[in-house]
Amino acid sequence: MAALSSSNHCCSSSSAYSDSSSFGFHQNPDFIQSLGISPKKLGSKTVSLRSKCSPLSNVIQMQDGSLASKMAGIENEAPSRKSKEGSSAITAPKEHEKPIDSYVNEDKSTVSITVVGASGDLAKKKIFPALFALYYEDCLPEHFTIFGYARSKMTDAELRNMVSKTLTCRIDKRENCGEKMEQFLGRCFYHSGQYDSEENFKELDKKLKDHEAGRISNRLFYLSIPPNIFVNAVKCASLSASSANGWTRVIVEKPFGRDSESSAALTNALKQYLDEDQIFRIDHYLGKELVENLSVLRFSNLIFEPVWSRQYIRNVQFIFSEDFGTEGRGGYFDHYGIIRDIMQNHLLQILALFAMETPVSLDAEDIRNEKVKVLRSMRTLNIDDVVIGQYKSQTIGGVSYQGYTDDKTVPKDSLTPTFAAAALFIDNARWDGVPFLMKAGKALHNRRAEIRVQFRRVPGNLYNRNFGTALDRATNELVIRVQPDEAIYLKINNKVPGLGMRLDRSNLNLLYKARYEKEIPDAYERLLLDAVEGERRLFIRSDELDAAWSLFTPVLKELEAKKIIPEYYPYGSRGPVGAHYLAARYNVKWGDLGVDE
Ligand SMILES: NC(=O)C1=CN([C@@H]2O[C@H](COP(=O)(O)OP(=O)(O)OC[C@H]3O[C@@H](n4cnc5c(N)ncnc54)[C@H](OP(=O)(O)O)[C@@H]3O)[C@@H](O)[C@H]2O)C=CC1
Ligand SMILES: O=C1O[C@H](COP(=O)(O)O)[C@@H](O)[C@H](O)[C@H]1O
Repeated sequence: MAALSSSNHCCSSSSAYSDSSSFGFHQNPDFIQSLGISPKKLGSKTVSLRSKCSPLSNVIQMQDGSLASKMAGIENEAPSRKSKEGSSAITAPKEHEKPIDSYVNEDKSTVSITVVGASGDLAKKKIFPALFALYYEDCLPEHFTIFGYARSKMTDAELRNMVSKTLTCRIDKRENCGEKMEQFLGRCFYHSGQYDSEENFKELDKKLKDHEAGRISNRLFYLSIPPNIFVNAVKCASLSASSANGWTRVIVEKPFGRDSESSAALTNALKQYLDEDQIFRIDHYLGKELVENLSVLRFSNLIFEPVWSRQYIRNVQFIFSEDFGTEGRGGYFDHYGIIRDIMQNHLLQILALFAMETPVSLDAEDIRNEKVKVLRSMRTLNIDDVVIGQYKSQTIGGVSYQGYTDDKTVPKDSLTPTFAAAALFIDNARWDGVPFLMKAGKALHNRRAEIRVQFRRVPGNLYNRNFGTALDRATNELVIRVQPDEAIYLKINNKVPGLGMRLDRSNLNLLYKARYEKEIPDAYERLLLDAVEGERRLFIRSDELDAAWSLFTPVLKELEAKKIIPEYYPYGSRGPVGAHYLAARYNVKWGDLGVDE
């Protein structure tokens, strides 16, 4: 099998950034040295692992060569990092206690990634394809091994066969695709075991050691299993298969509990075996390109930040819709519902990034500190500010679509919401009185995730008569479409060309597929790479999680205690009308209703 040299691919990055439409991450040692950073640190840390693939190289440079941002991440990664919370059962040195070179020297170290729950849906659909994409882009370290771990009996060849069915190559460069797939699959192995068996994890440890071949071992475990077995798996991985001389990190999939208490209990249980800085709580929406771009949009364009407040913004909307139901995941979903599945995590995380104050730096802790602050400034959600719905069966064009409770894994009398709309408020100086509306639903008329920023009207607008009373038509709206067809567009008023004075609303439109040729990476690619590199910026810290649950827990409990009946909406519709009444109460219209949407 041809060994990859990440130093060849990742680090000689100048040609990789020849595309004039993209930003580059400056990795020229002379340039870096001129900033007073030790080249040794960069030689081992930045250049080896913080590769061209990494979103936050230590120095971010604009295409024109100017320094666009201050240093990010070096202090955070240095051995002298602050001590971490909690105790650890892991006997290996803690990450922050080890010399930096010990785990970043490409020749001497290796990364083993174990996908726990490898036989499952997420592993097949997202994790293995993302790992392959990273390999395909030469973003994984030179020495790496991937292990699948689950109870199902499988040979290495059977795992490879299963995985191979979901691998795809980048649309924009398909060269050597088959060859690369073969090489990648050759690095994938399987071990069958129970999630609560230290013995089975010891066997895994032995196999990992064989592959590590005496190199410094860095180990990443991805818990792609149902949440009720998270703690058992962490315990066994930690006690029997953690690295003896490198780092050990664990990616934990959502759900992180179902309310404040269960979330705190999960965190406490995990912290018996892991330090907080070993826990990478994943929210894959944070890995989406346009969510990642939110901070760039806000903080590196003069025109946005000055209007980013109650003075100019009337309301902000976070909209998530899917045009399919809970197909196949009804059992999981019924225990959680849409508020926990989408709002409390994905939409709230986006909201936090949208509304936070400017962080001190791009360091993970600085960003997460600001997110926690804004989350803690939010008002606990009130039941009067929530509308819930559930989809029912519908026949469209002769095809009949099952209602939520027609799913065999869902109780017939389930009141679990598959749709919710909510109005949230941030009680701080910047956002006082601005409604932050959220809407999330399954089995709706389209699949979309977007942020809509509706601006106030122009005071004393000279052209009011051209709009009549349709004030909504006259105000600006900034739309950040996270998916599909990623785009950022600003609705402006414009004179229709001609001798008369007719105005219309047009879009200043940055449609990604028209502007950028490169295929947009899947969110899991970015997050997996960050976890390998120890970049925590896009992962949820425990205090963020606590703050997020505090906002939603009371209302979730009240909805369940009072057995509030959801408003039923037909599969494929736009959802319950209650959502419109909720918005209207705050003098808001959902932005996704217009004909041009
Ligand atoms: N699928 C998705 O789209 C998403 C999933 N997630 C989260 O990711 C994690 C994995 O999801 P997904 O792959 O869908 O999960 P699965 O239900 O497919 O479970 C993954 C694997 O875990 C094992 N498993 C399943 N149920 C049990 C059980 N009751 N006891 C012990 N082992 C069990 C099975 O492997 P075996 O029997 O071989 O041991 C299964 O293949 C979950 O936490 C989920 O909430 C998050 C976002 C999206
Ligand atoms: O976390 C989840 O996300 C998916 C939607 O993710 P997307 O990246 O495809 O938009 C959702 O279907 C699922 O219910 C939820 O658990």
